[in-house]
Formats: sequence, C-alpha cells, structure tokens
Amino acid sequence: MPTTSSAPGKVYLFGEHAVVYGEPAVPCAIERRATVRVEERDDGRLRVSAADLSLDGFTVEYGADDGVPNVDVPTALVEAAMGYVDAAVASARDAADRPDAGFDVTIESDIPLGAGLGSSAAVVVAGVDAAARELGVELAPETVAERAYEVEKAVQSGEASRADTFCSAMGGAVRVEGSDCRTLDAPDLPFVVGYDGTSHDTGDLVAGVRALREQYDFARDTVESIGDLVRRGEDALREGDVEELGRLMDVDHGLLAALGVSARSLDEMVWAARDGGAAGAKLTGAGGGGCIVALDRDDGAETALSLTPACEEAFRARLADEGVRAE
Ligand SMILES: Nc1ncnc2c1ncn2[C@@H]1O[C@H](COP(=O)(O)OP(=O)(O)OP(=O)(O)O)[C@@H](O)[C@H]1O
Ligand SMILES: C[C@@](O)(CCO)CC(=O)[O-]
Ligand SMILES: [Mg+2]
Repeated sequence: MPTTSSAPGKVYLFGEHAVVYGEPAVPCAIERRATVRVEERDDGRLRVSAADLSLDGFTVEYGADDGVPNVDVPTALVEAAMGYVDAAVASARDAADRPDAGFDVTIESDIPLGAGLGSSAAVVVAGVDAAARELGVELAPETVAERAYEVEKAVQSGEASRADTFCSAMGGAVRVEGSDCRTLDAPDLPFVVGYDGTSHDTGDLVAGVRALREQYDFARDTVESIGDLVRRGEDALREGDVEELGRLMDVDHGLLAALGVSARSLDEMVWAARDGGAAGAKLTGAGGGGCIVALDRDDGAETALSLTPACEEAFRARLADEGVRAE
C-alpha cells in the first residue's frame, strides 16, 4: 500500500539569508503544497517520478548497485533535481533502521521549483514523513522538521537554516532563530506573490552572501540590520499592523539587494506591487530570480503585477494552517 504525505511551501515575511547566520526570521506557510507518494519495493532500488511546474515530468530509476540515473533529460538537471529527494529517502531509511529499503516515489507539487517558495523544504518534509510512515515509523512534525533541516543543510553544501523546513513541517507563521524554532499566532495576511518564471539555486545564493560577508564588514552589518528589522517586525505582527509590516518588508528588500540577491525582474515586480498600492513588497526566499511577496489589501498590487512584463504569474497566497500531513 503506498503512503502519501503533503507539506506546504512558504513566503518569508522577513529574515531570509540573515537566518543562516543566527538572526531571527519569520516565514509563513502558504496554501501551495508538495505531495509525495511512496511505496516500498523489494529489490532495494529507488524509482522517482517527478511532475513539476517548471521541469517537464520525468522519471529516474536507479539502485545502489549502479547509481546511474536512466532518463532522457540532461544529467546536471537530474542531479540537481534529485539531490533533495535522495537525501530525504536516506533520512527515512535511517529513522526506520532500514538502510536497504527500496521505494517508488512520486512527487507532485504546485510550488514553483527554485523560486523562493520553499519547494525543496516541502518536498523533503513530505518525503521524509511519507517514506518513514511507509516503513512503519510515525515521526512527530518537529522530528520531521529536524531531519528535513539536516537534509537541506547537506544538499546546500553545509549551509541552511531551520526556517524553511520548520515552517513547512509545522504550518502557519513561525519564528526561527538558530535552533530555537517556534510557531506564532498570526493573522491571515493579504499576501500576493509575483513569479518571474525563472529559478535559482539556493545553495549558490547562500554561498554568495557568505563570500560577501567574509569580504566586507558592511555585509556583516547588513545581516545584523536584517535581524534588528525582524525583531521590530515581530511587534508589528503581534499588533496586526499591516502598514508597519509593509514598511519593514520594503526595507528588508533593500537590505537583501545590498547583499546581492535581488535581480532586475524581482526589483521590477517589487516596484509594480508598490505602485499598485501594496503596503510593502520584497523578494522571498533565496532570491536571484523567482518570486516576490507583497501585502495587498485591495487587489491593486495583484493587478499591477499581472500587467508587468517581468511577472509571469501573480497569485494570492493564503496562510496554510496545516504543516505536514498524511493524505
Ligand atoms: N516537484 C519537485 N520534484 C522533485 N524535486 C523537487 C520538486 N520541487 C523542488 N524539488 C527540489 O528542490 C530543488 C529546488 O530547491 P531550491 O532550494 O533551490 O529552491 P526553492 O526551495 O524552491 O526556493 P527557496 O529555497 O529559495 O525557498 C530542485 O532542484 C529539486 O531538487
Ligand atoms: C536563503 C535562505 O535563508 C532561505 C531560502 O528559502 C536559506 C536558508 O535559510 O536555508
Ligand atoms: Mg529551498
């Protein structure tokens, strides 16, 4: 019998990148989910079928004996796409003490890939949960979050925060500062997302910020300033002060741009959203291309984004109360 789990993507109200260096961040889960179906197979092989919005659906099959993917798409693309899934499956085997378990894995996701909405975290969280349950082990969402964090850290060359994975596992708005992870009471904020249709590699962007931080004191200061801004933002969130949240999002976008992780398309979408009346707008996630998030109370920003050439798709994103769940 196959086992299926799903987990949500996220937008960052604020704090991405700085959270990697121990500053606080507040990501919010959104109602776009990745669904992973897992069925144990008795030959020890791993077969992955991934249907995705920006990669054509593909299937990869390989076993411990050869390790060679058998597919028709370029190897680099497959390797990039498979890293997170492979490591998620390995984590579930470890949780169940079944190092040789083989699986058929099928992934369906309505989270654009590599676009700042946490597709990697959602796939890993749902994958660890489903594969562990398929092997008879129920993991608490906090445990799934911690295992998924270890996976993201390994795949992103040793650099990741717990923010994306904790948010995806727990749902709702969360606050992450180092290993201190909490869920927050938050109103359903009027998020609108603008997506430029491109993708990024989170590991590369994180490495770029690290290099800048090592070279320039101003980059260290910028990371600390993002932390200060997040602490101010927490007060505004508690008070439901959308105007103040928006102002702080605008500043956060400027600080992220100073760290080199914005892009022309992201800046254009941010300005379109502001011109359309958003309370504030910023890139979300790793940056470099992908998505922006704005606070839009009256649909003006969504309309402005949909009329902006840099924006391929604009959509509302409701807060997802539920994190990882069995389907
Ligand atoms: N539907 C999917 N099927 C298979 N793998 C996926 C899928 N969605 C995401 N992934 C994995 O996640 C990777 C993208 O992760 P990455 O961290 O670069 O971007 P993101 O998580 O979407 O954005 P961010 O980390 O900025 O929020 C893909 O290369 C792939 O390995
Ligand atoms: C850029 C980053 O802060 C968020 C990516 O969604 C990386 C991380 O926290 O692991
Ligand atoms: Mg990611």
